Amino acid sequence: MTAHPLFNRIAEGLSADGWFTVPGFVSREDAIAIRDEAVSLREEGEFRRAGIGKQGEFQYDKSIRGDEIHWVDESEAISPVKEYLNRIADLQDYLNQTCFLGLRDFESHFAVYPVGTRYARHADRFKNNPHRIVSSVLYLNPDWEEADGGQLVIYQEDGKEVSILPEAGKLVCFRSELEHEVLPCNRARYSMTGWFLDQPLGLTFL
Ligand SMILES: O=C(O)CCC(=O)C(=O)O
Ligand SMILES: [Fe+2]
Repeated sequence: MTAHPLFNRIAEGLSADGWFTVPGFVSREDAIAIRDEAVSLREEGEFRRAGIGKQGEFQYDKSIRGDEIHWVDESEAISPVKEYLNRIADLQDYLNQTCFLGLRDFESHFAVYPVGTRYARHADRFKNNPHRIVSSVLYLNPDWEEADGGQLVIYQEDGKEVSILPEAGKLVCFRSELEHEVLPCNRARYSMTGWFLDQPLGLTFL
């Protein structure tokens, strides 16, 4: 494994606070290239509205969740996406070695939050989908400022709240059972959201 120089702060953050960020996990240029790819895919009609709830309870409610998504197919991905996924695979090995998380696979989608949309407070790990262990988000927004909104707020178990700006190239990872929300966006907000799973992808229906 080629260790990213910032990997050493990661295990500590995840075990102490339940989350960590790595600013510059991908370069600004690569973040912009990935965003442009997401924009093209959306223009080609490849995005769909994201829903909430699972199976019988599945529904769309823009006041709760307003993003549009496209699941990543690595075999068709542009090279900055492939490089990102390779680096994520290294991170998975590292987390398994340091935190014994038993991570086996990774799934991810592009997301865009159009102006005015948000994702209300929720957790990513469900009773009927317990296989999401660590959530990850790579942000793709150059020159994002506080006034643009769209902060990710994570609610730590000790009651502390942290607010993270979705700036280009920054990676944030958090334990999937932690509650979090995306504040309303005043600018279109692009990201790649993913989950480290404790089962190979094809088995998550079990
Ligand atoms: O984009 C983010 O900051 C978080 C997205 C999120 O919570 C989700 O897709 O489940
Ligand atoms: Fe989430």
